[in-house]
Amino acid sequence: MPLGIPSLLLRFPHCYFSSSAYFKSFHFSSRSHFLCTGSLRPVHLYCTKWMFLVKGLRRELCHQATVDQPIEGLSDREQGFVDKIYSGLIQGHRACLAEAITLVESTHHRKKKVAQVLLQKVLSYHREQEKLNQGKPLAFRVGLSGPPGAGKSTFIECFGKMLTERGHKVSVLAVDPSSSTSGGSLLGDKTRMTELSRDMNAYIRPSPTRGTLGGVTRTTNEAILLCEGGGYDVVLVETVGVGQSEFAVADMVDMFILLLPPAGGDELQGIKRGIIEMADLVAINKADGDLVVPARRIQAEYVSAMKLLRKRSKVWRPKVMRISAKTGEGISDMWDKMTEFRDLVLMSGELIAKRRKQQKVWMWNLIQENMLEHFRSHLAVKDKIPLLEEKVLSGVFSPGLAADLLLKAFKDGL
Ligand SMILES: Nc1nc2c(ncn2[C@@H]2O[C@H](COP(=O)(O)OP(=O)(O)OP(=O)(O)O)[C@@H](O)[C@H]2O)c(=O)[nH]1
Repeated sequence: MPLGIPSLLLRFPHCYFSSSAYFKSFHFSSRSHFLCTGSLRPVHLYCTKWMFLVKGLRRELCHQATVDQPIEGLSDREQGFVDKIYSGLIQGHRACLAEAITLVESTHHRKKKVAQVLLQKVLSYHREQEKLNQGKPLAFRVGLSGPPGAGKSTFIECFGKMLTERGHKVSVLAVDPSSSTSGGSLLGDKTRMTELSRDMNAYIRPSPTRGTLGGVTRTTNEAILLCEGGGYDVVLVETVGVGQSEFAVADMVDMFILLLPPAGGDELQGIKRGIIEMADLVAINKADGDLVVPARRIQAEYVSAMKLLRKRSKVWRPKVMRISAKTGEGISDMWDKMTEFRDLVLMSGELIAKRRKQQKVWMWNLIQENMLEHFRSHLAVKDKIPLLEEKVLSGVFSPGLAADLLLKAFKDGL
């Protein structure tokens, strides 16, 4: 049984009833429609057809939960565990935060339920704290992306230390879905950010080394909430900017930063144009020694290129800065720019609006991912998929016809 669907569908019944209209706007407006599968498959082709899948699933799951009680009861042992982790977490114990993140990363059916109970508790704690904070967010969520070798770990080490010295609590979550195919976590390498990882006011967590981008995205979103519950006021989400993960990260954070080396065209081929469009700030790193001149040139190139981009905010124009993570030059100025950004978008209301939109995107991403998983593994279609894929590949069936046949088989099998 896919996790999250019972509680999500039953807690948000209006989403089911209004989802037809929503899907229309969703698949045209959101780039995230392809994130969960980690491929560019045009999910919107299927979106309207998901309606009856939702309906079937909803019927199937109705007996398990109610709107008032969205999550099934836990055993006393499980409840005791949740209470213990929760109180340790909000008191700022790193071990409890680590345990809580491990719990939300679990793919075990029962643990996923326990994780949802914990998250609900953390969410209500959040709401209370935000109320006390006059409605302002508790933490600044920052996405950091850049190609391999741009200097991300050197930057985070330097930047993180500067922040902890100024009294901030910093957590770093590394999203690395590429490791799900390579088997090892590139970003989770223990040798990275050694000094910061010893700092008691910092917490560094690599993404799980297995799973789809959708899965990693879900757990990262939940890990952000947990870090905030643990009192971390700056949450950095790091990703390698050569895949789809940076798009997913941009949908989780308040500010998205692109870190680039002072290199031109060919060396940055892996960087997609789309990711530059998402950046609120571009930092050209390694602006030291012999690299100052190329860094200036690249900065000028990006300044002109970014003038041509569509304006995404009424109060902020993306900035391009030069920094050196090695010498620390420009890092403090960069933080000043970041806080300027945060204050402006907060005062204008853009930040809250963005977060609300992200919550919705997140929910639909979860539904999409779970539905696809449910669909693919359903007995009525499982065996037919390879056959129909083959027919599409050989040109015997059109993709539309094959999709219709599979969806019909699924519907009949519900
Ligand atoms: N000159 C100079 N070198 C730097 C700077 N920042 C990082 N480097 C060097 O660039 C290389 C790559 O730095 P990393 O911090 O490992 O880069 P990364 O982006 O984390 O790389 P991946 O771990 O491969 O994703 C290292 O040799 C660093 O010493 C800088 O500001 N100036």
